[in-house]
Amino acid sequence: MTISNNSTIELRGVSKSYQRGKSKVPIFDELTMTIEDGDFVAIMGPSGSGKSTILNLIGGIDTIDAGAISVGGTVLGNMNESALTRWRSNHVGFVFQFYNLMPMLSAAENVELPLLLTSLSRSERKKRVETILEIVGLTERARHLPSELSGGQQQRVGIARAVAADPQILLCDEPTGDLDRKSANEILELLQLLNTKLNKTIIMVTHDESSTAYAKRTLFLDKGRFIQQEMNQCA
Ligand SMILES: Nc1ncnc2c1ncn2[C@@H]1O[C@H](COP(=O)(O)OP(=O)(O)OP(=O)(O)O)[C@@H](O)[C@H]1O
Repeated sequence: MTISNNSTIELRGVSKSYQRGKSKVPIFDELTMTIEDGDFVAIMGPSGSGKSTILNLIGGIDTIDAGAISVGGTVLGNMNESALTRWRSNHVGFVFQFYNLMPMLSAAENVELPLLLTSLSRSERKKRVETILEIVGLTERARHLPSELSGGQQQRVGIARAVAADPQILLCDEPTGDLDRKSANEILELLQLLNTKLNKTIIMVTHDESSTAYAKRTLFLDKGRFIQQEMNQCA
């Protein structure tokens, strides 16, 4: 494993296919790309083009058939399952379309969850949760259950949970896909804030073209390749 201070994401000649019945369905064939620290990349493409798969590969929850993926020089394929789990909890936060919050836990308890895997003491965890809930504007809702929050508020909890352990990389799969325009824009502004103020690297899959204005660049994926790239004027 190479020790490195940055978290540049590199895909080199990545191939991936899934078995469907007796046939192999190729998703990516020798895909190569680099995402630097502090980038905010939107990924668009038709349904089934592999957008979620890219996030899963970079987050180390799915494996490649050929090539290599490295983050800050660490080659994901060289780690065993437990090393990968540890690496993931330190380096990557996931944000989901339907929030994936624990329904029986309060907003604060949901945000604290990933911190239980760290060496932080109970009081350090409490402090961290308070700070992050303040950043996402939910201090007043800390004790509320997800069912007592709006969709936009639930997604704020999801984002707070994703950044709780201070990972460099945020992988967001349709983070505004279940929200109305106003709530969606507020969530996109929050992601932009995390990118510009805290320098988080953000990779966001979206079907919504107007969301891409918040990213620094947009990659269009089709038939296993990035067919186009646009540099965005940030919103
Ligand atoms: N675990 C799996 N086993 C078999 N096939 C899979 C698996 N995961 C994804 N696929 C297939 O791989 C292709 C890419 O899936 P992926 O979810 O990455 O697409 P997507 O671009 O995110 O689609 P959508 O926009 O509909 O969410 C699809 O054809 C999908 O059916």
